[in-house]
Amino acid sequence: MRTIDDLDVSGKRVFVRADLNVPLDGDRITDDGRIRAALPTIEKLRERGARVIVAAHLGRPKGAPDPQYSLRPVAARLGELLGTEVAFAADTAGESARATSAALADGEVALLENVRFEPGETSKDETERGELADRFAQLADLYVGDAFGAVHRRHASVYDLPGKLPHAVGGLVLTEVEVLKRLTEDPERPYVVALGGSKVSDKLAVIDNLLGTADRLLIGGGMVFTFLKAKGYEVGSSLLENDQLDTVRGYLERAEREGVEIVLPVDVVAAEKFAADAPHAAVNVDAIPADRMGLDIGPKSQELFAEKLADARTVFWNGPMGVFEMAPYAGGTRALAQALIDSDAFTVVGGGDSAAAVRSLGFDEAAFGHISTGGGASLEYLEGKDLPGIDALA
Ligand SMILES: Nc1ncnc2c1ncn2[C@@H]1O[C@H](COP(=O)(O)OP(=O)(O)OP(=O)(O)O)[C@@H](O)[C@H]1O
Ligand SMILES: O=C(O)[C@H](O)COP(=O)(O)O
Repeated sequence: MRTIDDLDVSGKRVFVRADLNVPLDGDRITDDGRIRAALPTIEKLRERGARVIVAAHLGRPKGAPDPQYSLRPVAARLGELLGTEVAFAADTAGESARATSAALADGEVALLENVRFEPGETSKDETERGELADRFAQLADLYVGDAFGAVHRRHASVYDLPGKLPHAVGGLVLTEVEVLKRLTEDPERPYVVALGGSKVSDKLAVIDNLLGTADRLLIGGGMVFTFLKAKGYEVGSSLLENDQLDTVRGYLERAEREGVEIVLPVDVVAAEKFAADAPHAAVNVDAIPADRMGLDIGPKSQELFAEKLADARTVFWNGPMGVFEMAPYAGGTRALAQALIDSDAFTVVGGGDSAAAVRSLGFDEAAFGHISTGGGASLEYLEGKDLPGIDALA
C-alpha cells in the first residue's frame, strides 16, 4: 500500500476521507478525539504544500441534508486545532464543494458537508455510489484514506472513490492496524472482550467470530437485553433486537460447547424513561419491571465484571456499559474503565463513544494501552473480515 510519503502532493488537491463522527450536544462538540486523531495526516499534507479537501460523515442522516447532522461545527473546531481557517463547503459534491475546492491555495484546508447528505454515499447500488464517487473525483487530484472508524463501510467516499484517483493510506489507519494486529496475532491470554453500546444489530454479528478467539466475553450496554430475553427474562422497555433472539441463543449454546465464558450482568439500573431525571433503581435481571428500561449495568454486575477482568492479559473493549452521557447511568462504564486500568492486561478501547466516555469520565488516556477511533471498524478487523476501506487502498 502506498503511504502519503509515496505521493507527490505539492500543489495538488488531495481528498482526505477522515472519520470526524464526533458526539454533539446541539452544535457543541462534546468530545473532539476523532478530530484530533485526524490532525497528523492533514498537517503533514499541508506542510508539503497540498490543498487539502477533507470529507467525513456525521451520524446517520437519511441521504438528504439535515441540519442536526451538519459538519459546520466540526469545521470550526478543526480550524481551531489546526490553527488556520478551514473553508466549509455548504454541500457535499455540488456547486459549493466545487467552488471551495477550486479556491484552495497550497497548504489550505476545506471541509465538505456531511457525505451522508448524498444518497449515493451509503447506497447498496454500485452505480449510484460510483456516480457520487465520480463527482468527488472531480474535486481532487489524489485520495488519502484515513477514516479508520469507517473502513468497514462499503461507501462511496470510503470504497469507490479510491478506485478513481491515485491514492494512499493515511497514517491513522496504519497506526490503528498495527496496534490491533497485536490482538489478532497470538494475544496473551486470558483474552477478554467487553461489548456494549447501542449499535446492537451491528455488533451482535461479531460475537460469532469472537467466540473463536476470545476466552471471555463481557456483555453490557444495550446488547444485554437481547441476551437476557433469549435466556427467558423479561426486559421491560429496554433496547431489544427481537429478530436476533435465536441467533443469540445459538451464541450461548456455542459458547458453552466451546468453553468460552459469556458473562452477563446480574443486575441493571432500570429507569422509567430515557432521561437523567427519571426515577430509577438497580434491580436484579429477573425483576426488571415491565414499564422500565435498563440503562446501565448495576453495582453487582460492576463487581462481577471487575472480577472477570482481574486476571486478563489482553482486553478489547467496545461500547459503553450504559448511557454514560447521563450521570445516573455512568457507573457501569466508569467501573469497567477502572477495572481495565487496574488489570495488568494490554488494553484497547475502541469506538467513538467508548473513547469519548473514557475521556469525559476523567480517565487518563495514557492509562490504556491504546484508544482506537474505530468501534465497529475495530471489531470487524478483529473478526478478520475484509475491510472495504482498506482493501480499496491496495
Ligand atoms: N442500555 C442502553 N440503552 C440504550 N443505549 C445505551 C445503553 N447502553 C449504552 N447505550 C448507548 O450506546 C451509545 C454508544 O454505542 P455505540 O455502539 O455507538 O458505541 P461506540 O463506542 O460509539 O462504537 P462505534 O464507534 O462503533 O459507534 C452511547 O451513546 C450510550 O448512551
Ligand atoms: O462511529 C463509528 O463507528 C463510525 O464513525 C462509523 O459510523 P457508522 O456506524 O454510522 O457507519
